[in-house]
Amino acid sequence: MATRASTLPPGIEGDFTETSVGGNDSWLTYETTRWYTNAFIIQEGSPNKLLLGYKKRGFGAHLYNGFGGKVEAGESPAEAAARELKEECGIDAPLQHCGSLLFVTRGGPEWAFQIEIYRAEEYSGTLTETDEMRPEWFRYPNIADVTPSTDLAVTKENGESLPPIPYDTMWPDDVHWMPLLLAGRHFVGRADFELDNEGKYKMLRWWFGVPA
Ligand SMILES: Nc1ncnc2c1[nH]c(=O)n2[C@H]1C[C@H](O)[C@@H](COP(=O)(O)OP(=O)(O)OP(=O)(O)O)O1
Repeated sequence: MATRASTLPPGIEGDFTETSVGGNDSWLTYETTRWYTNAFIIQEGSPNKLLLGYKKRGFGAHLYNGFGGKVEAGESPAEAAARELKEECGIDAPLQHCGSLLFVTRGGPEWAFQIEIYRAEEYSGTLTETDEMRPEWFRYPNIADVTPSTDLAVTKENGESLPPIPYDTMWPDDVHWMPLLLAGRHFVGRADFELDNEGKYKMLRWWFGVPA
């Protein structure tokens, strides 16, 4: 059950209700913000299907994620999202904006990652593996069963022919907002990270919410 937030994290402004919060560290400071995008294709049916890409190189390599990257000079985030989707897996889609996330890393870049999240239910073109991403479909439970606290990896599955969402090989924040994305909600959030001894990103503090 969502509860009304008493304090929003720095960098999040508006009237929001928290859905997931954790960590005891102080929020990290950052000097500037750089804009990124992340796009997901979500198809309700039997089974319900989510398209992710396995990142083959660069930042976030060996993790499954949506398709996206940096917003280039002169581009809007929506234009960047469409470009990155085409570049990374060869398709076009009527993307709708559905979320805004802020990520800061201790000892990492001095800028915060402002990531605009997009979704679409249809696409055109042929899904194509590229040098950067390998597209793969995953199944998820019925929308009616998805709440902000649903553990999608262990919920009783429908559609046995596709694997479940691979949270073990995704960014650790994803499990907190993916149920909102799949349920068609708008959402915002912030997560602060540090790199652990194994080179994995560990969340120090996080807050995710939906419009009040
Ligand atoms: N914590 C977290 N959770 C979920 N998604 C992300 C993060 N951090 C992230 O950076 N991301 C997303 C945001 C972007 O979609 C990508 C990162 O973009 P990147 O691949 O570095 O950008 P490109 O422009 O494609 O890079 P190059 O092609 O220039 O190498 O991950």
